[in-house]
Amino acid sequence: MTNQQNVVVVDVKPHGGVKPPLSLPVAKSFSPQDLKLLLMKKRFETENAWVLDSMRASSPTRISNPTTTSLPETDVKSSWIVHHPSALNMFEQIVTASKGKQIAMFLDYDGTLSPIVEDPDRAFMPREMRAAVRDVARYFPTAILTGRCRDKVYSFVKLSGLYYAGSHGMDIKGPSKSSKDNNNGKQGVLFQPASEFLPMIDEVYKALVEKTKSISGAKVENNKFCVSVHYRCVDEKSWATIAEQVRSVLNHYPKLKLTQGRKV
Ligand SMILES: O=P(O)(O)OC[C@H]1O[C@H](O[C@H]2O[C@H](CO)[C@@H](O)[C@H](O)[C@H]2O)[C@H](O)[C@@H](O)[C@@H]1O
Repeated sequence: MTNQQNVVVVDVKPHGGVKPPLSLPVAKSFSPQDLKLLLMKKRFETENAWVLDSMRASSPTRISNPTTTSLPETDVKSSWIVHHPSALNMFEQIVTASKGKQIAMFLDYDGTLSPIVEDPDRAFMPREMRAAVRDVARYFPTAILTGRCRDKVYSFVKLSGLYYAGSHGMDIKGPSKSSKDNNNGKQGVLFQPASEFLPMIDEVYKALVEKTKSISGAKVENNKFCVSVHYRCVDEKSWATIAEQVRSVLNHYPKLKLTQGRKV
């Protein structure tokens, strides 16, 4: 007697019908180990289906390869705009609604103040945009909110009179009282509630670099209180693999949360 229990799996059609046998009846026997692997694979495919869908949809304002999508880029853009109307088209209403109120400006960085580019280290802010932000900050308290490391976004924006909220708000600093364009954005940290996690996040960063190094085009960015794994330059065929690699690292860190952005 053996403790190996064989399981018979019949090949089933997607909508529930059993495939008619073509030559021999389709039947396979699996050891418990095989079955466990099969179930893990199935679970991975199910869990990753939504991840892959959202990975595909994660860059609404840009399509790197229009031939792989059924909608022309202009249609995708206009359908996105229907759900995200420009504030400029409602300027009068905004002005009316803000009468007697304190206005504050909250600005995203990537894709808002800078164009989306393939290399995150080269997402430079155009000079005209910097001048516009400087003007706005003269009139209203102005904050830049970003998933980036605060120092990194400061090195792009280079305006000292602003609030900077880096690492998705885990690292916030306001302008110092004697705010001039020479304080490097480094004084007076106001809010860093997750400092105790820094060693853990550094460990995760290293593990992700190691894990994804075989995937061409993958890039891991250390954003101090969070880590970004970029797949903008990764072949779509490898997206499931990179998603699984990230998940496998994060499984060891239940206190950390996995979220998605634009091709990150
Ligand atoms: O601040 P968010 O708008 O939430 O974006 C967070 C990510 O921004 C950066 O990545 C994005 O811009 C890159 C440069 O254009 C682009 O290559 C990437 O595909 C975009 O997701 C930043 O590099 C990431 O670390 C942030 O997570």
